Amino acid sequence: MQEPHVKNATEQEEREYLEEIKEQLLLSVKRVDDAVRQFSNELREKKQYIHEHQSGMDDADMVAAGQSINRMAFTGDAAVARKRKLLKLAQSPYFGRIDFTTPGQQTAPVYIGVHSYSDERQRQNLIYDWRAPISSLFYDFELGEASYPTPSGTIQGLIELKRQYKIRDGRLEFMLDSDVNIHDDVLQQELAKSSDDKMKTIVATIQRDQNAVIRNEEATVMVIQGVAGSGKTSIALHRIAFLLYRFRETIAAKNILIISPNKVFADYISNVLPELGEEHIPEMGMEELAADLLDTRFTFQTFFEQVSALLEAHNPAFIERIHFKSSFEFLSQLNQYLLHIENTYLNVTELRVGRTVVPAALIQQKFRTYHRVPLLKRFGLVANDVRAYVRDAAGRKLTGQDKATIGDGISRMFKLQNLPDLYRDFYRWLGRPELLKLDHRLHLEYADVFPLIYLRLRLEGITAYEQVKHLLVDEMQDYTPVQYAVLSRLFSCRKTILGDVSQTVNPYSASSAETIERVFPQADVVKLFRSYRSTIEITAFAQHITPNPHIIPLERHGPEPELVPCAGKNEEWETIRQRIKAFQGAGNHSLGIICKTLRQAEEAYQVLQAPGVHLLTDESTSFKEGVLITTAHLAKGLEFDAVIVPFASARNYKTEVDKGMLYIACTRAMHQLTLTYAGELTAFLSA
Ligand SMILES: Nc1ncnc2c1ncn2[C@@H]1O[C@H](COP(=O)(O)OP(=O)(O)OP(=O)(O)O)[C@@H](O)[C@H]1O
Repeated sequence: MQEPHVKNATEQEEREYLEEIKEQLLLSVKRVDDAVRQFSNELREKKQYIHEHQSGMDDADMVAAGQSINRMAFTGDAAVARKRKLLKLAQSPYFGRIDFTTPGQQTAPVYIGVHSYSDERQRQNLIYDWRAPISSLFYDFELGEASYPTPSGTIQGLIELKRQYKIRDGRLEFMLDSDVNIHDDVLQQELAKSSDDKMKTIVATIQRDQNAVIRNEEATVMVIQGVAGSGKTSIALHRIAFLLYRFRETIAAKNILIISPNKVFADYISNVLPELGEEHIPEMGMEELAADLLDTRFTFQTFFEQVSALLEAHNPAFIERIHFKSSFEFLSQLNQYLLHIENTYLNVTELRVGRTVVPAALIQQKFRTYHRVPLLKRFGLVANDVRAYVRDAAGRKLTGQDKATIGDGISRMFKLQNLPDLYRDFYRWLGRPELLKLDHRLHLEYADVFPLIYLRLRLEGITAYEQVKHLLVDEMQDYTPVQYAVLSRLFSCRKTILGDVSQTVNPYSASSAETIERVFPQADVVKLFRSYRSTIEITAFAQHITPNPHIIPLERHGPEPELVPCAGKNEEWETIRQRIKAFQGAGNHSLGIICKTLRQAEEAYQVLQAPGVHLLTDESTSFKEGVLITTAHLAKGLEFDAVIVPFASARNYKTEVDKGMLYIACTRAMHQLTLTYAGELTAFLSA
């Protein structure tokens, strides 16, 4: 029997096929162009028609005409989006292929790309979207038996060929057939590359464990605890792209919300979803959320300011306040306090309005009717009912004075009405009034912001963000149980929460996956130990600071991290200056000079100022290529080809907070890491 012919078996055939596909893609682009031209002509004619016939049109005609214009514009937008996708595909149509045979069916190659593409006339799928059910074969299996889930059941079969391609600017740079663990060669190449000014997509090299997270459809809350550089942020964004594809009937980009640590990070990741063909996703920081939810009378310290204060001075009382308010027990106590006030702060008495007496039992019964309404909202409702009662009993309309008497009288039955007073009272009830620093100006410490919001949510009820159907929270270790309790009440939707306890910027308020699980007991927790960002040498070096025996660095080598002792600060500056020059001469894209505090970063910027050297502060909004001077806190989540950590001395890095910063700074480096210090080296590295 003759061997069945494998389509596009040889490299030559693949090259020819690529040319064919590119031609078809360009033809499709032309068709879209023609269609767009036609749309715009029709649109112009329609507008012209309306303009000329305006006087003879009634309201209904106008509405109909407006709607048809909107429809056309919408179709026009869709055409533009389609063109963008086609042009992108023409640059790199696919990155993978599998030949999959199911019993009784002929093998057909499945080409996998960033977007799908089909032959419009033959209605045949030529390229499959990486998120299509069949594409999961590419990530989950090698040659041999394989299966993939579809909405209508699992499909079993045999993978006979698995191939990877690197196609850039429409040219096939290489192709690789796989037998065993295929991804590694291509993955190695990807990781060895120089950094970008924006986070990149990883569709061509998603690993099996990562794929499982990306394609998980069931989890209502997914917690990803992964070591530095394990691809948490990348996976979370690809997961969003997957969910947008899988549930496109019910979820759109506007239904997703990303809670991000700062604007620079938001800018850094902003490319990924558009690169994957999805729209920009709404994003907001915790502080923005807080400002939205807090009463406008309050102002508050930011998280960055809190951490800066911890870095600048050792203040045990401040630390105790933060630590206390970050515990799970604190949340339980807030909950107990809420029960306590509900049970003991309401003292219902009879109420006199003119000659009418409203019996206490009646008021009590009204309060009971509204027991599901948030506590502070009940008074208004009970007052309204009492007004109706008095009106009926007295047989007359109520005066403004009567109404006010009733409103005040009902309010007074509850011991405290006002949120700041209740929050103060909570600490008195605890027997720890010293744990609250809040004066009449109502400027809150950061640690009080979310407890207060939590109280407000529970006592007043807030409905907001109801459009959000999936919430993504990055840097989960930086948020406390109370913050999670707020998020949980505010966002009843599905969630993806990710972070790394080793990268905490404030050890007194950090949450581990286990803490978060207590708030979300239904969560699926995934732990990732493979680290992709840094060379083995850099990962091993960072292990001295915060050891994690489970970390698995990817087999990629580079120069040993360098510890450069200097005679004094001037020599440190000189060393760094030379490194900047060397960096600017080489072909790398980004060099991070990562300091402990903002003050140090500002000083470094003053001293090292040169073209292409930028300072990144908590006010910055965008990530820039070149030489970036910043703090570890702000560099979190970012990565650089090379990193320099100045002032790695025992004097500068000595506390637990400092240690966290040093770990974050070192783990930002992809290929090269240098630390300079004068005097004694920090104990975190000398041990
Ligand atoms: N499967 C993959 N293929 C190619 N590159 C990958 C893959 N997974 C991760 N990476 C790369 O590893 C680097 C780290 O990824 P990412 O920033 O998502 O990790 P992280 O876990 O969020 O890191 P950190 O917590 O340290 O900020 C990025 O450059 C990313 O592109």
